[in-house]
Amino acid sequence: MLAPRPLSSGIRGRCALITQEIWADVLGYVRQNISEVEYKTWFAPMKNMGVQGGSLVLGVRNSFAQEYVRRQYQLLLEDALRDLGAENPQVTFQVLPAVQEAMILPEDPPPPRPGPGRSAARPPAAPENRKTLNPKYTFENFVVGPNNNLAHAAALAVAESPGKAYNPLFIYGDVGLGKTHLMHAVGHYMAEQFPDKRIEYVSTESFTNDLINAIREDRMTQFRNRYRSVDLLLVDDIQFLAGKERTQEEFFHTFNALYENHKQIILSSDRPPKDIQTLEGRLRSRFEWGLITDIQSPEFETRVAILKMNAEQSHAAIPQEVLELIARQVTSNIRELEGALVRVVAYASLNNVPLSRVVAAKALSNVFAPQEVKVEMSDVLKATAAHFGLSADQIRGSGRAREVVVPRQVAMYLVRDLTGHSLPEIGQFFGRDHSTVMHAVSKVTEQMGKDVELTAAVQALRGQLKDVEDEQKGT
Ligand SMILES: Nc1ncnc2c1ncn2[C@@H]1O[C@H](COP(=O)(O)OP(=O)(O)OP(=O)(O)O)[C@@H](O)[C@H]1O
Repeated sequence: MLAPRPLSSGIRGRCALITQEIWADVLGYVRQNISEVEYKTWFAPMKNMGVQGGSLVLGVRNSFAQEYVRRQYQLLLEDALRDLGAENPQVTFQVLPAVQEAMILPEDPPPPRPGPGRSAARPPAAPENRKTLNPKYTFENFVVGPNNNLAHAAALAVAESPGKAYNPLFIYGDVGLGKTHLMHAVGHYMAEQFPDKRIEYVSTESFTNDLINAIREDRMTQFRNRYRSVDLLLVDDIQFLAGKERTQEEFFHTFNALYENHKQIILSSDRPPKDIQTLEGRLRSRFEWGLITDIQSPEFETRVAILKMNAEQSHAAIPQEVLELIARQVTSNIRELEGALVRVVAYASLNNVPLSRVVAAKALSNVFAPQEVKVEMSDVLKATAAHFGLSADQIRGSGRAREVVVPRQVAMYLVRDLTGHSLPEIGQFFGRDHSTVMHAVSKVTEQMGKDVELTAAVQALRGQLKDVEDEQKGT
């Protein structure tokens, strides 16, 4: 440990890197105070960006991570700096630009201080033992909310102490709520921590098919070796064991073999063990030996956070109001929520229109019950600006060139036509008085049908903005 010193000692200028030694000490302090899973998930990918304006700036991958580490670890990091002699430590978190992120390799973590269950070995980048796992389903990509925090905590505990914390871990919940994601997250974590451990992920359906084939082809020894020699067995949709006597029998022995050898088992299901009909009593009771935890439907804020993380991962800049609209539309299944986001982004880019609430509602209206979306003045402004290749500020600004005046008049005309706002309200929005709006409306009305370009623009914009409302009214 270095001798305590002020955080900013030796630092000149507005921004300076704190030395790697100090950063290593900060990480060392943090690591003593949190679990290995938390450390690997949140601190290994963090980037020391130096001190700016007296605050240590740390780079994180996305805004979800930013919010999470701020809430969970800011005080701990400030303590770490205080421990190193900083008098008034401050820490801020910054989302790293995508390109920079790609170039950042996780900082080599400092060697952990001796302690139970700590592994000093640095895992290889892509261990072989996780090839059946979906690379996206990691703890880092899992948004924690009130609906899933218990399941998440249990999964973290199991990842930290496989075979010891809760065995089996039984996760249940409705379709598309993240059961598979959490199971894989444990698998990834374990694969990184212990590259030599064997991890097997299998759906109950594949397990059954494997068994049928093994029986038919006289390969039962091979089948048993496969499933009974693993360190972590993840079995999805265990409710499908119901009514399959031979599979239940075989699974019973697999379970016992693993359990007796302290190997970790994680099961997922759409219902708790007691509700799985025609499941043998001895299996049901075994499923209840460890911990049973459920995942509920996410509430609004969690849905928005999931969408935000998805948007950032695909490097799409999506306005908050659009994310909120989607989150209001899809309320239970997260797979559908993600599908809705993809649909909205594709729709906007295929039609070459800027993403707005109105566009999003339109993109989703064929698939989901249409949502009531009132066209707002800002929707008209954005759409009109995009149509004419101008910025919203130019339209609202004081420019008097025809290229700006005509679009401004079109925007005022459409606001008057499509929203319920009064002339003075529209005037205020555009920074003009009501008589200017009145003039714009009569000017555009007069030109309609005469000026071909202007008529086409008004019709295209009205179509873009109005269709959703019409569809909602069933016209
Ligand atoms: N909390 C979460 N944070 C981020 N993404 C999530 C979260 N929960 C679910 N997802 C995403 O939602 C999708 C569906 O999740 P998953 O396949 O794990 O659901 P499931 O409960 O196993 O569904 P099924 O019952 O159909 O097997 C995945 O793309 C997953 O990454």
